[in-house]
Amino acid sequence: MDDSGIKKQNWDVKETELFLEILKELDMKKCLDGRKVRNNKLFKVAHRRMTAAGYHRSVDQLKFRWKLLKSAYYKCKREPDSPAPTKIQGWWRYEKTMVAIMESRHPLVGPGVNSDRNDEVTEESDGEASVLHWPQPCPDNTTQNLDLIIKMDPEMDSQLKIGFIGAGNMAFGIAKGILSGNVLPANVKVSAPSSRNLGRFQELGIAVTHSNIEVVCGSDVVFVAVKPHLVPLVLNEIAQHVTDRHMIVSVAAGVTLATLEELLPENSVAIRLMPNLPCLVQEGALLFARGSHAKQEDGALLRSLLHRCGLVEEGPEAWIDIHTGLSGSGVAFVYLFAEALAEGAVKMGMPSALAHSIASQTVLGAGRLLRDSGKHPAQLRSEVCTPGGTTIYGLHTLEQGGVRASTMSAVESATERARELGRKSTAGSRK
Ligand SMILES: NC(=O)C1=CN([C@@H]2O[C@H](COP(=O)(O)OP(=O)(O)OC[C@H]3O[C@@H](n4cnc5c(N)ncnc54)[C@H](OP(=O)(O)O)[C@@H]3O)[C@@H](O)[C@H]2O)C=CC1
Ligand SMILES: O=C(O)[C@@H]1CCC=N1
Repeated sequence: MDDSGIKKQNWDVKETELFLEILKELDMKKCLDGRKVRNNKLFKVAHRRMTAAGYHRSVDQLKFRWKLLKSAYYKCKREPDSPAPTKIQGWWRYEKTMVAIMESRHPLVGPGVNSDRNDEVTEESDGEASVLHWPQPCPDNTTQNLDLIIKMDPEMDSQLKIGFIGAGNMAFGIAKGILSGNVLPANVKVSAPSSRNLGRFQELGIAVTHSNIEVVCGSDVVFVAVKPHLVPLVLNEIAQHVTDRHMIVSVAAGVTLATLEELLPENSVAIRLMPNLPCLVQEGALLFARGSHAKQEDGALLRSLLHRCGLVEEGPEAWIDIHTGLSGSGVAFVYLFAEALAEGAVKMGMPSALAHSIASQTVLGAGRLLRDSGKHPAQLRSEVCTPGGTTIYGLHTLEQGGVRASTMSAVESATERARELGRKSTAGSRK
């Protein structure tokens, strides 16, 4: 790799001090443990914070600066009486902070391991500064490992600034899920044209505004949560404020990654996410697909942010419309069924409130058992049916009404509608 651009950097004192302060705040000591994805994530967050402060350094430039700072630190440690290292001008200004960062670290290294030596990089070495060689390396390409990363450095998310454009039900559901993780309300901002939906966000301690641009300028991750037909309008409005600091996550049904990328500046990190309303109670089912400039670590960051919203999966974009029918809309199909169950009981003479309460508990219990047992629904259904008993009579009636075929058709229609919305949004963005 030609890294001459990375090496020729002129850092001023303020910039270096800010960089070190950010690393200290991000608790570098807990993060630099040889896990490449996690280290990349840390530098990416630092990059976003530096950009926000007006210092435009790439992630690679930050890594290289860190490498030089570490070399200076080790040089001083090895030869305390020698003159200050020359590669970091004014090293004496940073020495105290570097010592604070370096000497409070290594909590994951086992006894007997000389972690300082394993970590040491010299100015001559061309190894990647952030990839250290400590025990238990963690390859970065499996869901399991990403989950591990999320579990092991949850405090990372608390440093991120999160924005929502649109203050409707879906934004509120995701915001609630995110806040039940590690994100602080003070780091979240939401915008909408009117105030009617903003009060509930304020109750959570979230800042509100009527300016979408204010949200973008103050955030690292921006959720676009407006109705699909408004996405082009909103992206046109914010595009000139979107930088490489940002990750733009659209939850709009149907709106494709191609449309998002066409409306955003070149190389923008865009992600298409399809959540569902139970994010409100941290029981959502969410599927996302990464755009062409969104890296694996961006996906890991999003997973980490959303992990309290419910089940979070990544898949190819073609599955997003299907997931919209299955789950985004699917919850409404389940509500319809719950409502019909209750109405059946009311018809047979049960008071309505009790019937609805029992119907909701029935859906909840059936869902939990289905998820937690890992059994196929047909297996559980057969476990409920006594031969010649009540259930099989009821199921026969449902089959006569075509419940299975109409449920499959409902998922199909909702998927097709999402695809249609996608075609419309593509055509709209080209106008
Ligand atoms: N509801 C659901 O279950 C799911 C929804 N989605 C997707 O989420 C998105 C949002 O849906 P939902 O939350 O239900 O919609 P809502 O109608 O509840 O909310 C839409 C929000 O967008 C705001 N808004 C309108 N115009 C603008 C604008 N120009 N700039 C900023 N904000 C604007 C509205 O403002 P105001 O408050 O002033 O009216 C409102 O707060 C949709 O694209 C939908 O496809 C995805 C999965 C599930
Ligand atoms: O009905 C809709 O279009 C949105 C998307 C999935 C759920 N609600």
